[in-house]
Amino acid sequence: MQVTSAPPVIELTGAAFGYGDRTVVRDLDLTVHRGEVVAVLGPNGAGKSTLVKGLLGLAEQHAGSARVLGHEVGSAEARAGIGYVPQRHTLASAVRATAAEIVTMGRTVRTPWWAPWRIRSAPDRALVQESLAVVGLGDLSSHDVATLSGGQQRRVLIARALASRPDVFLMDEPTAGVDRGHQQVLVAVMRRLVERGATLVIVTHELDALADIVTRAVVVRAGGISHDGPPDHLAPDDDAHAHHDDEEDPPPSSVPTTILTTKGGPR
Ligand SMILES: Nc1ncnc2c1ncn2[C@@H]1O[C@H](COP(=O)(O)OP(=O)(O)OP(=O)(O)O)[C@@H](O)[C@H]1O
Repeated sequence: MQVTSAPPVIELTGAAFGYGDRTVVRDLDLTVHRGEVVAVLGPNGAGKSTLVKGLLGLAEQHAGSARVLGHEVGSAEARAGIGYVPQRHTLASAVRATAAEIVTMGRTVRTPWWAPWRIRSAPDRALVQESLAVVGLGDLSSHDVATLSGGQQRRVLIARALASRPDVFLMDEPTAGVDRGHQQVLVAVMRRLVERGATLVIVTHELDALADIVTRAVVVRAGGISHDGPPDHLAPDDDAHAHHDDEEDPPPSSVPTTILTTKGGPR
């Protein structure tokens, strides 16, 4: 009997990603194995989302080798194994659809082109409903997403990723704008996913909210990985609260006091 070991879930060797002729992140060496929960931290503009988009094939690969689940990034095989939660929720203005219809889109990647009716099958509909219930939106499945709050829309996108039952979740700030109670629900959901063999890569500025499940912290700074290790070994500068890339997007050194005055002033 031939024994084959599964390839790493993510394998980057000297990889670089960017847009057009601009390389945003470079020299990326990163191997992630099944069951890991990787927090991707770092200041605004450092390239965290670009790293994730590179894994999806949405940012261009400028150098090196990049594989997901043993397949070239951007290939149909790699894409089919990924559940993606994008950073910005543009559901309200761009799409007229119910929450259930958005989550149903998560099933399309799992549906063969020759069997489109399966998306409407009873098991698939049940899975969509279950995914919404898991994130606390079971009662809102028939609501127009445009009428949902920002945090609820974020959870619709998480439900969409859940419905595709992927091997690896790439989540770009999944807890942003989500209230503390529902953050705890999401963390419990993530823990169950990992117990079932999923791998999570989570871009976040809120490591505290995810501290119970994160096993590894990767810090992206100034276009490269500056730290990769256990989350409790982070240098003070590398923690989730270092919000600004010092080189590209420095924080203001002072805020005019007129803005901080709450009463009076011109209207
Ligand atoms: N589609 C795009 N085309 C060109 N440049 C882009 C594009 N998306 C992002 N960038 C640039 O890439 C750089 C890194 O952006 P990215 O969104 O990856 O940072 P980030 O670390 O995720 O930041 P944040 O914490 O603010 O979400 C920024 O300078 C940004 O302007």
